[in-house]
Amino acid sequence: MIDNSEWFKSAVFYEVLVRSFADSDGNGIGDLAGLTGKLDYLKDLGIDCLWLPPFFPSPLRDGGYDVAEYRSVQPELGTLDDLKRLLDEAHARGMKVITDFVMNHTSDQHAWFQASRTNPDGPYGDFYVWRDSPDVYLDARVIFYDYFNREYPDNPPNWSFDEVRGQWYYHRFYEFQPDLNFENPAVLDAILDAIRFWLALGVDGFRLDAVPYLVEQDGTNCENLPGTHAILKQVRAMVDAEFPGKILLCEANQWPDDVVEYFGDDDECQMAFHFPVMPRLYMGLRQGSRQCISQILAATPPIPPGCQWGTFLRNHDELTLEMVTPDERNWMWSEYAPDPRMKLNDGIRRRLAPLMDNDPRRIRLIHAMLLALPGSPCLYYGDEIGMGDNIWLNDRDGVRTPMQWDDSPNAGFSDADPSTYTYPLITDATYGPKAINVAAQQADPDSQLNWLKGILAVRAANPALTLGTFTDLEGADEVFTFSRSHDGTTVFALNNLTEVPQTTSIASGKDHGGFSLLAGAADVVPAEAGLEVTLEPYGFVWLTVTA
Ligand SMILES: OC[C@H]1O[C@H](O[C@H]2O[C@H](CO)[C@@H](O)[C@H](O)[C@H]2O)[C@H](O)[C@@H](O)[C@@H]1O
Ligand SMILES: [Ca+2]
Repeated sequence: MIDNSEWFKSAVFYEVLVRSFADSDGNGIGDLAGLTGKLDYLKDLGIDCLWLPPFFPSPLRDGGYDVAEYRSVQPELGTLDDLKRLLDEAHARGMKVITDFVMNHTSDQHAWFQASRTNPDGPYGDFYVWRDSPDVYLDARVIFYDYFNREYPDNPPNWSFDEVRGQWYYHRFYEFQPDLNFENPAVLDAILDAIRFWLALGVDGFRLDAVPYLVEQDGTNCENLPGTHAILKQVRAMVDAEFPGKILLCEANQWPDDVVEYFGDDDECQMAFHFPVMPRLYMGLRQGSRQCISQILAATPPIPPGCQWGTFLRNHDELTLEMVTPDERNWMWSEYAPDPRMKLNDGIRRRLAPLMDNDPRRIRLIHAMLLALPGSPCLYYGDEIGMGDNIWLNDRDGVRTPMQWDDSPNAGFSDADPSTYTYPLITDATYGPKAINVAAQQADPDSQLNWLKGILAVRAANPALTLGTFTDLEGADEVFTFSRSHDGTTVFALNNLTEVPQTTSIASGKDHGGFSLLAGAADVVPAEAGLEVTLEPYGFVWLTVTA
């Protein structure tokens, strides 16, 4: 029986952009009340926890990750009371809600930065990383390099000059996102107070944005530094002391050995996204070989017992290829980004269904792997119905378009004229609301939505798939076969990564009395000391073997 304080270990997360999900008041902008009105849909799907990207006041030059005020809500998304209502309604349904917290940087419009640039000797003068000369931290890579190469080809990496203060300031992301100076203890105090504010309101935890970059040190790449871990330990200590049970989910786009450091001894974050496994699910599927997936899982160290991985297929950013080798990155681009507009920095700005060529077999197979592997999966809004993308929009906007609820001209997203929406509706014949929408899929027992709902229910009913130990059975390259075991029950997951049928056997033991087929398309027959399984092209199956 899972301890309730460890709910996150078996939860299904769902990332939902408030602005793009459901508009309750007809102004063309999705809002908190609109999201509240869709909680029953999410509960019915099998979602346990919502993750809300930043909804704080912001100039919105980076989708809200440029926070201008830490303690309120963008007025067009609602009020603090609307947020409280969302939390109450979610909690009443047994669901949790975590929000993003951006602690590496603020917007340049934040009052702290404005005070810092105008009053260097004032209380905020040392809140940011100011220098007379931009000649330190030069080994820190530029993350948004497409933008900087285009806009500021002559600037030193990650530095911009502020005319008002007459000094340079450091920024790991856009130049309008100055990095906070965690060498100044007052900065952490201010951040802790902002964190307290949301936890006291009832938020269940945070996805901590871009944490590898909190602290800088000259002569290093300024990632994963001891000072950064020391800051996170102080955040966790405060949360445990004042708000026990609330969770921290770390966004550290790093290699496994570096990410596990963010769990600490279960004294930093309880969860961390597993970035390296994500692109390898796409890679293995395209290569028809499990090798790259098996290798990264074998290279993933164990994590503390109180912790859990977060896994995902897509999110609001580009499909990041930072955690693959340069050769693998080029190969992924050649396979999955045939149009140069699909590339962005070290990634691919496309949604899941188009990446799978809208092939239901592959869409289901990659989900089946995600849902059976260790970790709590995080789904991205719209992927449950196979929404498309728009590569003609700027930056990552093309994967942030309005949710498609029905086949009406406004997709059921809003009563406002679609030309007023922040991001335009998808309109093409394959992925537009006429072809892809919630209402039609709810009515179709074979739809992607109903399939996903079914497999999520199977996963939830089988603790081996959420809490179980993981064993890679290292069979044929073409079939990724692994088992999960918990409390005397073993579930075998077999995944055919190829477009031809595959027959494989699993040594499930001689004396089993039977098996139950949990999901998928396969023929299963008893064989010597085990089972022989024939999988259809891109077929998969979950089997429990009973003695
Ligand atoms: O707040 C700045 C950015 O922080 C997150 O970025 C992460 O995504 C980047 C790709 O877009 C990735 O390269 C980087 O390693 C991550 O920290 C956030 O998810 C972004 O939306 C945001 O722009
Ligand atoms: Ca609205």
